[in-house]
Amino acid sequence: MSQTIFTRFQLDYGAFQLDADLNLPGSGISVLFGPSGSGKTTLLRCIAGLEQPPQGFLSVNGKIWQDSERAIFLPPYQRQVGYVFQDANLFPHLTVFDNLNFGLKRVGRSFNGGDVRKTLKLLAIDRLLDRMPDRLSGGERQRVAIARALVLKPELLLMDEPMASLDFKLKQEILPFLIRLRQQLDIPVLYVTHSQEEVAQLADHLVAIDAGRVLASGPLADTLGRIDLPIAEDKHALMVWQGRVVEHDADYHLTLIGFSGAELHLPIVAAAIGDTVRVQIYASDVSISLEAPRATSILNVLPATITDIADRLNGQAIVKLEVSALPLLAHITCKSRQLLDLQVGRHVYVQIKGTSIVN
Ligand SMILES: Nc1ncnc2c1ncn2[C@@H]1O[C@H](COP(=O)(O)OP(=O)(O)OP(=O)(O)O)[C@@H](O)[C@H]1O
Repeated sequence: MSQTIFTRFQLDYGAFQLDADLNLPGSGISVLFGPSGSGKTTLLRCIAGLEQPPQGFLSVNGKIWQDSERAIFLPPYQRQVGYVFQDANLFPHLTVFDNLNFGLKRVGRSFNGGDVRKTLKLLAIDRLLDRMPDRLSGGERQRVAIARALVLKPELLLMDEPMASLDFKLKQEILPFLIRLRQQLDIPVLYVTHSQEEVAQLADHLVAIDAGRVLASGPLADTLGRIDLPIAEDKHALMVWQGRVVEHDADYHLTLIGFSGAELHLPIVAAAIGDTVRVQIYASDVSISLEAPRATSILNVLPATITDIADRLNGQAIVKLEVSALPLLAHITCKSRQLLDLQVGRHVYVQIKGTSIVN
C-alpha cells in the first residue's frame, strides 16, 4: 500500500492565514499550484519545520513529525527532508564534490555509497565534481542542488519553484532530469510552481491552493478537470492524457498515440513504439460540433459527451467532456454554447487543433 503524508496546519500572519488540510500520496510528484502569495512556500516551510504554527499535524509514511495537541515538534534537522529552492545556494568556495560531501560528512556517510553514485548518474553530474559553482550553468547548479538534497536520503523532497530563476533554454535542459526523477525516485516530492507547463510535465498529483486554503487535491486529471477552479479558467488551461506510441508515419511525419478508448495523431514524436507518453491538450485548442465534421483539415476528431459546463462573466464557457473515459476541457464562447444549445449529457464531436507531447 502506498504510504501517505498527512498535513494539517493553521497559521496566522495577520494579513494572511494558512489553513491547510492535505492528504498526499507517499510517492510520485505532488505539485502545489496557486497564485503568488497563496501560501505555497509557507506550507513547505511548515512541513520542513521552519515555521512552527500553533496548530499543526504532520505525519510522513506513518511517522509523526508534528502534533501540536501532543506537544510533538521535530526540529528541522530531525526531519528527513530535502529542500531545493529557486536558487541553488551552493557554497561558492567549495567544489561540487565538496558541496555534496559537506552534508554527507555531517550525517556520517561516505561519498562512495551506491546511492550517491546512483544520484550522480541520475542527474548527470559525475563529470562536474571538480568544478567550482561559478563554472557551472544555471541548470547544472540546480542539478547539483537537487543531488545535494537527494544524497542525504530524505524521506520527502520539497522543491520550491526550482526552475523559476532559469531562462527558457535552461528550463528545457533541466526538465528531462526532473521527469527522470519522477520516473525513478522512490520518495515523494512536493513541487511548487506557477507554471501550467510544469504541472503538465511533472505532476502525478495536483493540489490547487489559494489564499492559504486548499481548493482541490487529487490525481492530476481530476484536479485539472475541476471547472469550478481558477486553473480551468486560465488561458493556459489544459488536460493531460497518458498513452502509448502505436505507430510512426514517416511519410507524413506523424505519430499515432493510443489511449484507453481514443487515438490521436501528433507531429512525429521521438519515442519508440510502445513507449508511455504524456500528451497535453489546451482547452483553447478544442472546438465542439454537433455532427461529425465531414470535411475538415483537423486530423483529431473524436466523439465525446458533455459532462459539465460553466459560463463565465467574461463571455467564455468552460466545457468539460468525456472522450471514452478520458476527461477533456474546451474553452468556447458563451455565444457558441447558446447557438449550439450545448447541455450536460449531449453527445458531440470534439476537434483538437493542437496537441503536444510533454515527455
Ligand atoms: N514571516 C512572515 N510574516 C508575515 N507574513 C508572511 C510571512 N511569510 C510570508 N508571509 C505572507 O504570507 C503570504 C503567503 O506567502 P508565501 O510566500 O507562502 O506565498 P507563495 O504562494 O509561496 O507566493 P510566491 O508564489 O510569490 O512565492 C504572503 O502574503 C506573504 O506576504
